[in-house]
Amino acid sequence: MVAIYYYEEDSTQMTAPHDSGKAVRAEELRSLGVFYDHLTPEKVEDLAVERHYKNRDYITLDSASFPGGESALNEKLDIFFTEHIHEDEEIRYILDGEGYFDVRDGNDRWIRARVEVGDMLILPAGIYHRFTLTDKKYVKALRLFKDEPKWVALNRSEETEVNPYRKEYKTEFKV
Ligand SMILES: CSCCC(=O)/C(O)=C/O
Ligand SMILES: [Fe+2]
Repeated sequence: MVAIYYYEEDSTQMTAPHDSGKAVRAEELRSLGVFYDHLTPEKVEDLAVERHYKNRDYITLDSASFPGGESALNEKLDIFFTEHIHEDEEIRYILDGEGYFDVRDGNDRWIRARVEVGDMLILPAGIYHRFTLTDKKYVKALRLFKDEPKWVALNRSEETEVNPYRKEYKTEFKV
């Protein structure tokens, strides 16, 4: 089951919990446009239809099986953990293992959701976020895409500040 809390910056590695001890309620996440639920795979399918998702892929992040081995996995994790936005909404559903999604709140603080099997997050287009594994270093997830099954991340920069999807997100959620 998910744990949601404010992230605490410290000197531990990125797969550590970084738990500040300040819990965040799912309703607070909703005010940022982020939806969390614990669902069966069947319910995720219903949601995908309701929200007009057309494509999907499955991703496994695991040092034992990742193509190219541990160094390739670490490169991928560096990409996922670099703060970014997407220009489309994304659904992520955890099929096995666990991971951390971090999203920025309206004061630019990180909120961390520790997700495991059956947890689902919907992240709106334009929200700054990132992902990493826990110390177990293993996750299998279903990724749903509204259109093309491609993963394009725009790393936070002066350009993303004026990106139309970012601006729309800021207007809609008043952040
Ligand atoms: C467990 S899903 C992998 C990470 C990802 O797809 C994403 O969008 C991170 O921001
Ligand atoms: Fe992302």
